[in-house]
Amino acid sequence: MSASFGARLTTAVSLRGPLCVGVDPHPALLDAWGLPATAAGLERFALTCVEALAGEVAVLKPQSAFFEAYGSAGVAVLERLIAEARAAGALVLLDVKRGDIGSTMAAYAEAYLADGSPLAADAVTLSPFLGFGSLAPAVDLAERTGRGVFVLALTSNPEGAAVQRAEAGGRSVAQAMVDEAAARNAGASPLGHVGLVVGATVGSTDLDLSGLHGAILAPGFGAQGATVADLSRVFGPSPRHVLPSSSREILRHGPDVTALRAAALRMRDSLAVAHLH
Ligand SMILES: O=C(O)c1cc(=O)[nH]c(=O)n1[C@@H]1O[C@H](COP(=O)(O)O)[C@@H](O)[C@H]1O
Repeated sequence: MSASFGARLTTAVSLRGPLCVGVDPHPALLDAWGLPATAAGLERFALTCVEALAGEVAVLKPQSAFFEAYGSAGVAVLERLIAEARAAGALVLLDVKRGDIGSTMAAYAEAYLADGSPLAADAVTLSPFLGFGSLAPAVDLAERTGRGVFVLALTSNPEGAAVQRAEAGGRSVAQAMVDEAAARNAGASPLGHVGLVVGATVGSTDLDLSGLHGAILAPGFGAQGATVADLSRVFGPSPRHVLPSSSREILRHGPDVTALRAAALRMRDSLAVAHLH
């Protein structure tokens, strides 16, 4: 890939609007869609999501665990989902929340971010609990291959705050992640390849995001209770480079392709009042 992830994301959002739809095939959703909890049911679910959404929304975010639960057959479905969603024009953010050290982190990076890997996506989620620097193999490889990473900073779950808002060296752990990401993005145009995850449910972030120069994935819309109004509460009146993400709130409108697509487009349109840019 020749263009950087920052450039590709900026283009996708300007053409398709700021929305990421999570593809989370919960067993309960498969059941609600009249599908069996098997690899065949998973495949139908995934391909329905591609048909309904991949030609419309900027980013699709499959959650790897729901595919891994079916073993190698489930991982094969994930590979197909990634390929077909990308072919339909969506960027694919693979939600794996990986974080490890040294050569092991390098192996994860190869799996998700190397050209030619069967599971290579446009970006992945990473967990920095072993230290932001331990993520370097993925951050470096993503930069070389025109891909991106989204590093957890302030997550949408209530348990996150105790660790992420803790102070270390005069700033919160989350602010340290922001600062590390900002350093990696310095000088990139139009946007660096290191994004962050800040949940739309977190209330006041107490973060200085002004120097980040990267995208912010904001999960928590819908099923976890965040609303469009929360965007300005969390990110200020005119949030920059924020990509709201929602899974169950949209997926519950399937399996009808038209209804599923319409739900995503409604959410995308409702986000217009948040003045994302
Ligand atoms: O990295 C993520 O995607 C993520 C980070 C976070 O802070 N909170 C969070 O909910 N997520 C993911 O976003 C999705 C949320 O799904 P819904 O609650 O159904 O919209 C799940 O796949 C979560 O794993």
